[in-house]
Order: sequence, then structure tokens, then C-alpha cells
Amino acid sequence: MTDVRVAQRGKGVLREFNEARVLTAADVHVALRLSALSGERSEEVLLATALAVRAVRSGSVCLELGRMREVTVDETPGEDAVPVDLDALPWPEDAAVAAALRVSPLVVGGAAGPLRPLRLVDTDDGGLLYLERYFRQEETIRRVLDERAARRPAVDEDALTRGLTELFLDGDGRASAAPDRQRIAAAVAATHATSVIAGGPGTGKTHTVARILALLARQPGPAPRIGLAAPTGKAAARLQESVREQAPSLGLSTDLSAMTLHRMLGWQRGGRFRYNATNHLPYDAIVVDETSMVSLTMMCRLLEALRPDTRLVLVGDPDQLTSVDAGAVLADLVARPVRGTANPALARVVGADLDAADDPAEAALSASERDRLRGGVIRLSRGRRFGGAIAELAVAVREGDADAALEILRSGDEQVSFVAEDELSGLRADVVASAVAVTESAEAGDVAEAVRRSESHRLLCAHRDGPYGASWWARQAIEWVGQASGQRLDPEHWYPGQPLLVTANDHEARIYNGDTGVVVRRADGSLAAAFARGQEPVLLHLSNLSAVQTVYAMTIHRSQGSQYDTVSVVLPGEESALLTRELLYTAITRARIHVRIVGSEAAVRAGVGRRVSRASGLRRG
Ligand SMILES: Nc1ncnc2c1ncn2[C@@H]1O[C@H](COP(=O)(O)OP(=O)(O)OP(=O)(O)O)[C@@H](O)[C@H]1O
Repeated sequence: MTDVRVAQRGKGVLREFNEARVLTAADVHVALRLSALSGERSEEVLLATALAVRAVRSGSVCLELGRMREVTVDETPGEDAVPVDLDALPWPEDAAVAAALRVSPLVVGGAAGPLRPLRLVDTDDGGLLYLERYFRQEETIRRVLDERAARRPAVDEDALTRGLTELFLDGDGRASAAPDRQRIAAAVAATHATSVIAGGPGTGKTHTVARILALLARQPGPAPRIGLAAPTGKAAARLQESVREQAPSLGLSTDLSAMTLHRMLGWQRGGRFRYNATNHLPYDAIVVDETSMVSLTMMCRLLEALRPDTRLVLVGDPDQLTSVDAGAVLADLVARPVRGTANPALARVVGADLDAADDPAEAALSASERDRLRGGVIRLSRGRRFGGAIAELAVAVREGDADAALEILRSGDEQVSFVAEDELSGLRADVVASAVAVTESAEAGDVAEAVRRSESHRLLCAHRDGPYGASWWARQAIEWVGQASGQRLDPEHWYPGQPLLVTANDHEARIYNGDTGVVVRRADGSLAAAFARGQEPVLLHLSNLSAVQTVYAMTIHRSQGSQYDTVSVVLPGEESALLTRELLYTAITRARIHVRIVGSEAAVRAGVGRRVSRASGLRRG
């Protein structure tokens, strides 16, 4: 039988790596095609080419030649999957690969024409092999950011200082105690052309964004034109909602809208954008939320399309899972060596915050935090939404401290629980209780309550398929709910209480990939789908839903950007390459009240220890 994962024309080393599931057929095809076009026959070069394609496919911007061997097999666990010994593969010597690339027509060009699809960049840690397109995008990002760092926007410091004092208040309406990193972040955004505001969930990123807009509006001169954007429709809708909610108390217009980055840039059929390097975006300030999900390509397009004097504020959580496409730009911008000189305006407007000693609520700025301010980078660290064990667990995971994470998980604190795979009674009880409660409200036509209750518990998995996957757990949950209710649930037919997941953006209906909702009964007895949207849920005809599925369990990737009261996370086996620190952190931070981890100590340790490694040159400088 022919295996579609194996490239039929592949030979030699490429074929062996393909059969070992390190390379896909598509990776091999690209290498073979370039070989045919350029005349390159070196097995070292073709393997490195296929691995560079693979690197991009798995989210890196380039292939680090010195870490070529740190690959994992593709996650397509067929029935017949046999374990692969990666060390036994015919890996070429690093030096031989580098030497072959240095003279390869694919890198230096050749007689066959101008084709030069690969770029080799030397660094202190060895070579980085890029597909040319990604090299150029990274170069553009670096160049635009450097040019922007050299100019500081004009700002009226008196108006700014007044605004900072009036907008950042404590619970009693007085100016908040120093240091207040939110106030510093707002000052950074006002005084730098590009600023990066990083922070975990509930650290007040959106709260700060609304105040940045208010500060800019209070500057003398015409009202600034503001662009609010996010990489996904769902994130854009949340940003808009949150800014509009805060607008009246800040003297801002309540009709500010947010849109996807694609829409802001004017995406056109064929993949071109209306706004680009020759036709700049018309805004005075642009705020991008959930920047961790922005790919290298989108960031490049955005930066190219910026007017040099437009303020850009990038907001997000660099510790979360990154974009599906290549690049981890936000994490790179936070981690890269600091550039730029100290901004004297910052010291003038928030000097008290910069110099403040430890406060009970917030620690003094560290030397490296101050240093990062030169580059316009600040991290909010004070949790404003939830304290307690969930937040502590998230911090332990983020910092890679598995012992601390396990200690918190086993502490008996009511916010966390940690159970083995065969101790499923608590999980089963939560799945059934939430389904019963949702169904009750859905049958009664209480739409708002049905939607609210559908966010009371969520079952999350690392994988979509396989024994630890969301599909398997969804079937298990349906069985539990069916047994409890005495009715067999059939997701093929709509029923009240049916939990829904949107799988593609639908701008008309204003529902977006990753949104969750529930089927409810209306007063006239008919069924409709309800989705959370601000204060009022939106109700849609079931016939208008084009891309939804029934969701009793979902992947952690899909849950990004949503929160639930209780989250149950079923960990895969410790060997799963998907089980990473970023995945665990993202899963834990989805929970508002309780997080239940189902799995072994070894799986927790493996997850905390394994980082998503996305190679890029941006991070290096
Ligand atoms: N300085 C503050 N004073 C009082 N409340 C605050 C402050 N900052 C944030 N909050 C409140 O804390 C909660 C979380 O803030 P916000 O939604 O801005 O955080 P976030 O970092 O954007 O979170 P997420 O990434 O999860 O959306 C909100 O209810 C907000 O009103």
C-alpha cells in the first residue's frame, strides 16, 4: 500500500528521513524541486533544505544548523506507528553541511539562473539557514524597528504628566502608589514610536491600553486617529468590547472599533494588501492586542505599512503559545538584546515610578527591567484579576520550576487539583454537572444563563487525535452525559444544551474561529445558537452556521484567548512533543476559579521542562 506521507520520488537520505517521519512528503518535494531547478545534487544540501522547510512548517523562521538533530517525529500517530530512533538516522557531519551550503547554487546562485532560494547567515553559534522569503521579512522587521527606534514622537510632557496622574488611580481615587508598571507602560507608549507591553492574563493590559488612548486624546492638537487590531477576529472583538466599556469613564469615544490585522491592512484577493510600503496606514497610533499570535509575515506587512510617525503599541503575553505560522515575534522582541538609548522624557514623566523602592503591591524595577525600557519594552507583572494558587502555578510553570508547580498542585488549595488518569470521578462529575446546568437553561430559553454556564467548565487536551486527544475525550464526555441523563446524545442533530465551537471566522455573523456557544430553545420552540458577545449574547439561526462543531473537549491551541471558571487539562504522555511549557501555561491561564490537571508527575515535569523552540535571527539582535 502506498503511504501518502512518503514522497515517492525521494531517494537516499531524504527518503530515510521521510520514512522516519522527520520530513513530510511536502518537505521532500520542495527540496527535490529546487534540486531539479538548480542542478544541486549534494545530499547534505538537499537534506538541509528539506529541514529548513520543515523548520518553517513547525514555526521557526530558520534552521539552526548546529541544532539540526534536535527534531521530533511528526505527530501523525497511525495505528502502525513504530518508535523511531532519531540518532540512528544517517545525519551528515555539521561541518560537511555548512561547507556544502557555502558553495551551493541554492545559496550563492548558479548558472541555471537567478534562483537563490536559500540564505546562509553566520552567527557565533553556527549557521542559520533561511528560506530567502523569511530572511527578507526578518530583515524588514529589523530595519523598520531600528529606523523607528531612532526617532521619538513629539509629546507635550505637561499634558502627559497630568494625564498619567489622573488616569492611574488606586481604589480610593488617588494616584496609585509607585512603582506602577501600568503607568510606566502608558508613558513608554506615549514617548516611544514602538512600544511592547507584555504581561500575563489579568495584569491589566487592556486596562492600560484604554488609558494610553485617553492619554493620546488629551495631547494638544487634533484628535488622533486610532487603529485597534488583533490577529484573530475573536481577539479583535474582545479588545473592542473592553475599550468601549471603559471609554465613557475615560472621556473616549464609545464608537472605537477594532478589527483583524488582515482587515486593517486591507487584505485583497491573491494575498496582497491595500496598505503597504507605498500606501501607508492612515492612523496616528495603532494598538495590536494578542501580539503573541502574530506571525513573522504579518508583522512584516504591518511594519512596512506604518507611517514613520505612527505610534505602534504591541500588547500580548509572550509566554503563551505562539502563532500557527512561522515566527514568535512578540517573544523575540521581548528577549532580543536591548537597542536604543535611554529616553530622557520617560524619566521626566514617570521618574518616581522608575526610582521607587519596593511597594507592598509591586516590587521596584530591576536593573534589567530599566534597561529594557530603552527598547520600549515593559512587562506588567501584578495580577489584577486572580491571585492565589492558579496565578502561582502559572508563574512556576512560566519560570520552569517543576518542583514548585508540583508542590502547588499537591497543596490541597481549592483553586487547583492534580489527579491521575484513572481518577476520573471529579472530571466526570464536572462534565456532567455543567452539561446538565447548560441544558436546563437552554431548554428554558434563558440564553444569557446558558452561555454563562457553558463557560463554567472546559475539558482541554494537547492533541486533537489519538488516545489523549480532544476527539477521544469528547466521545467519553458524551457517553458520561448520556449515561447521566438516560438519553443518547447525537451531535449530528441539534439539541438544546449542545456545546458549539466555531472553526472559521464568519465576519457577517460576527462569530470567530475559537468562539464557543450553545444551542438554546427560543420562546416559539425553535432552536438557535447563542454566542457570548459583551453583555448581550448573539443569537443565530442554526442554518446560518457554516463552520461549527460540537465541543465537549477542545485543544489547548483552540482555547487561546478564552477563559472558563473550571478548566480540566488532560495531559498527554511525557514523550509527547506537543507537551511544552507554553502549552501548560496557556492551559492553566484559561482558568478563572479552578484548574484540574489530569496526568502524571512525569508529564508535568516533561511539560515544564520542554520549551517551544522557535529559531529566529531577530532574537539574536
Ligand atoms: N490598575 C487597576 N486598577 C483596578 N483594576 C484593574 C487595574 N488594572 C486592571 N484592572 C482590572 O483587572 C481585570 C483584568 O484587567 P485586563 O482585562 O485589563 O487584563 P489583561 O491583561 O488585558 O487580561 P487578559 O489578557 O486576560 O485579557 C479587569 O477587571 C480590570 O478592570
